[in-house]
Amino acid sequence: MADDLKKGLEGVLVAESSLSHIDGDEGTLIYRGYAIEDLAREASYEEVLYLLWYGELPTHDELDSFTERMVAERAVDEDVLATAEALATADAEPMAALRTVVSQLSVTDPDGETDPEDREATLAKSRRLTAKIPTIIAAFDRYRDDDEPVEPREDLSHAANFLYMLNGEEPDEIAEETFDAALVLHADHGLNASTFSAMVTASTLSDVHSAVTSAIGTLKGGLHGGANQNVMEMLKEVDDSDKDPVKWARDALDSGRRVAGFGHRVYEVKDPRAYILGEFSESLAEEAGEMKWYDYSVAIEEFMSEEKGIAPNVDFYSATTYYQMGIPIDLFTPIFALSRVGGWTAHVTEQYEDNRIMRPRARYVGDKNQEFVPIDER
Ligand SMILES: CC(=O)SCCNC(=O)CCNC(=O)[C@H](O)C(C)(C)COP(=O)(O)OP(=O)(O)OC[C@H]1O[C@@H](n2cnc3c(N)ncnc32)[C@H](O)[C@@H]1OP(=O)(O)O
Ligand SMILES: O=C([O-])CC(=O)C(=O)O
Repeated sequence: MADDLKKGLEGVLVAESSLSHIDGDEGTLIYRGYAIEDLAREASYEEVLYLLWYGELPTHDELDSFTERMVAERAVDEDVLATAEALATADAEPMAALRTVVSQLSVTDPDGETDPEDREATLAKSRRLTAKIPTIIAAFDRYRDDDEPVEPREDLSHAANFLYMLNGEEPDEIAEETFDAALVLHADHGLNASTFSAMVTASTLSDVHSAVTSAIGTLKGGLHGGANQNVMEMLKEVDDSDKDPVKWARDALDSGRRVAGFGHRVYEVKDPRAYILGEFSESLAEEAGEMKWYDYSVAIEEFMSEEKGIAPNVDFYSATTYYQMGIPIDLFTPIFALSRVGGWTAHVTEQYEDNRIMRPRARYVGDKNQEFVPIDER
C-alpha cells in the first residue's frame, strides 16, 4: 500500500460523479454539463434541483409537478417548531440550531428508516429536507426576534417563499431573482468538505438525514461555508477601524491572519461564482446608493491579487450581496446550507448507487511497545 501522505486529501480521487465539474485552471463550473453562468441567469433553483436529482432539465410539466411536490413539504410539525423556539430562546448559534432541527426531522419523516438502495425513498427524503430547511431557518430567526413564525406559502418560489417567511412580506422582483440565482450558484460544487462529509456518512449505509446533519456540521467551519459570515464581519471590522481597506488587509496578512473569502483548494483563478455575486453586490449597492461595502471588497480583492496572487471564492461577494438584502449576518451560512442540501443529497444518492465504505488511513507516528503500568503504580 502506497505510503505517500496526502494531507487534506489534496488531489485524491475517491469517487466518480456526473453532478458538477470544476476546472480550477480555467475557472469554470458546470452542473451536469451546463455552465453555471447560464444556469444562474436562466434557471430557477427548483430547475437546478431537478437537474441534480434526476439528471436532466425538466420540461414545464415536469417542473410543475416537481414544484407541487416540493411546496407540499414546506410546513414543519409543531414539535419541530418547538425545538426551533427552544434553541432560539437559548441563543443557539444558527448553524448549530439548523443541525439539531434537521437531525430531529428524521424522527417524523414519513418514510422512516429506508433501504439506501431505494432511490425513490432517498429522493423523497431529499425533497422533504430541501423543502423544510428554509422554514426552519426563517422560524428560528423570527423566534429569536420574539416574532411568531410565518407559515410557508404555496404560491411562491423556493427563493421568494424563504424571504417572505423571514421578513413577513413578499420580496420585490430584484430580491427574489438575486436570491434565487445565489441559491443556484451554491447548489453543488464537487467534493467540497461538507459534500464529502455527507458521502462518508452515506458510505456506511447510514441514512439521508444523518448524512445531511454531518454535512451541516462540516459546512459551519470558517475554512468552508462559515467564511461568508466571516467576510462580512471582516468588512465591518475594516469599517470600524480607521484604516483604509488595503492597509487593513496588509496588516491582517502581516499578523498572520487569513483573509476570509479568498483562496480555494481547486481554483487557481477567481471563482466563476464570485464574478456573478460581485455583479449582484455592485447592483444592490448602486440601487441603495451606498457603495461602501462593495468598494471595500473590490479594494481588498485588488490587493490580495497583487500582493498574494490569491482570488476571491464564492463566499467573498455572497457576503455583501446578502447583507445588502438585509439578511442577518449569522444566517449567511445557514442560507448556504439551504441551497447546498440539493447537492449534498444528490451526491448521497450517487454514493448509495455505487457504494464502498470510505475509510482512509493515517500514518502512525505515536509510540510503540510501551510497557503497561497499572494505575496504582503510575
Ligand atoms: C465555500 C468554500 O468553502 S470556499 C472557501 C472558504 N474559506 C475561506 O474563504 C477561508 C480562507 N481560505 C483558506 O483558508 C484557504 O484558502 C482554503 C481553506 C479555502 C483552502 O485551503 P488549502 O487548499 O489547504 O490551501 P492552503 O491553506 O494550503 O493555502 C495555500 C497558500 O495560500 C495562502 N492562503 C490561502 N488562503 C488564504 C487566505 N484566505 N488569506 C491569506 N493567505 C491564504 C496560505 O497561507 C498558503 O500559503 P503558504 O503556502 O505560503 O503557506
Ligand atoms: O469546493 C470547495 O472546496 C468549497 C466550495 O467552493 C464550495 O463548497 O462551494
